[in-house]
Amino acid sequence: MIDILVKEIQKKDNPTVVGLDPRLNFVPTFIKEEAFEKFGKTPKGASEAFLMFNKGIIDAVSDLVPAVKPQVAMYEQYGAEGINAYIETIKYAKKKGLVIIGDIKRGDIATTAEAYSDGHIGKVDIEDEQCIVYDEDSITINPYLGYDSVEPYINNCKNFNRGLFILVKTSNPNSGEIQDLIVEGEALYKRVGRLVNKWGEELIGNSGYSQIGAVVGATHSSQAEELREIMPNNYFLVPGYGAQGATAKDLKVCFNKDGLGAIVNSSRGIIAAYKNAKYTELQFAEAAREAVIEMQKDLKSVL
Ligand SMILES: O=c1ccn([C@@H]2O[C@H](COP(=O)(O)O)[C@@H](O)[C@H]2O)c(=O)[nH]1
Repeated sequence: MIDILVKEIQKKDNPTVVGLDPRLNFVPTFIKEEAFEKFGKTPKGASEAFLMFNKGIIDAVSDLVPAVKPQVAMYEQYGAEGINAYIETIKYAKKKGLVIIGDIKRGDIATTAEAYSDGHIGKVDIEDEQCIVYDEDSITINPYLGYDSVEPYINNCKNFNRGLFILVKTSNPNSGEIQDLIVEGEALYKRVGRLVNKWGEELIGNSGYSQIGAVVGATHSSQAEELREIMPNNYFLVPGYGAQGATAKDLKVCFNKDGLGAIVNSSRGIIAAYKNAKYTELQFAEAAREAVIEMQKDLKSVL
């Protein structure tokens, strides 16, 4: 997975990942009307609207970006219909050649982790048959339960060429309450960063990067800089650009000297770009494309 991601980043000369975090208030009225006409104002109607919206965004950006990051919570809230829209979004984006980072942030004891892992990045057993269900190329997970809870995901990364982005230093304002605590003389996020680096050692690809990456928020620049030192061969998934206030200058430290090592997410800043007064709702996809081009220029200006 990581070698494919690096190749796509280089081919498109763009370390941007588009976050597919649809909400009904981001979906243009003409799309909602069509979906609600067919299925009513129901979870199925909302999910249909998300899928139509996502397809429009994907069509507009797939030649520009290497990857998309659907956020499962936005879909999951609508139950089975929402999950179906999540799966259909993944299928559609894959057909368009995009790498999928499923933002699912799972974390549980090993037996349960195995079920999450098989469902999302492996295969599930149905008696003597095996079946691929969600089919993300990589997912986000929470390491808080320790290595035995992470191992089932690492096994599937090895067996099925998939990847992980493990939460190390998150972008939210209160992340320091826990992640910055000093443990045996060192901040917890650094300790976790060292562990993630160790876990990823046996999965380093031809690109020199590991299948096991880290989530490192753009909003905490000095911590990100320390993590870059500790974790030279782990790819960073960097949220916090745009809507959360971080700039390209803030996140420059997430990249290695080779100009690689980080992929930067923007969700609202791209998919809701049409809310800017210069666009109409009918231009939602065009606005997303222009936002990606702007972001690419901005990121390249610091690399
Ligand atoms: O530390 C983290 C980890 C994950 N996220 C997720 O990224 C996107 C950010 O959306 P924006 O609209 O660009 O703010 C969202 O899916 C979060 O759940 C994060 O923000 N920070």
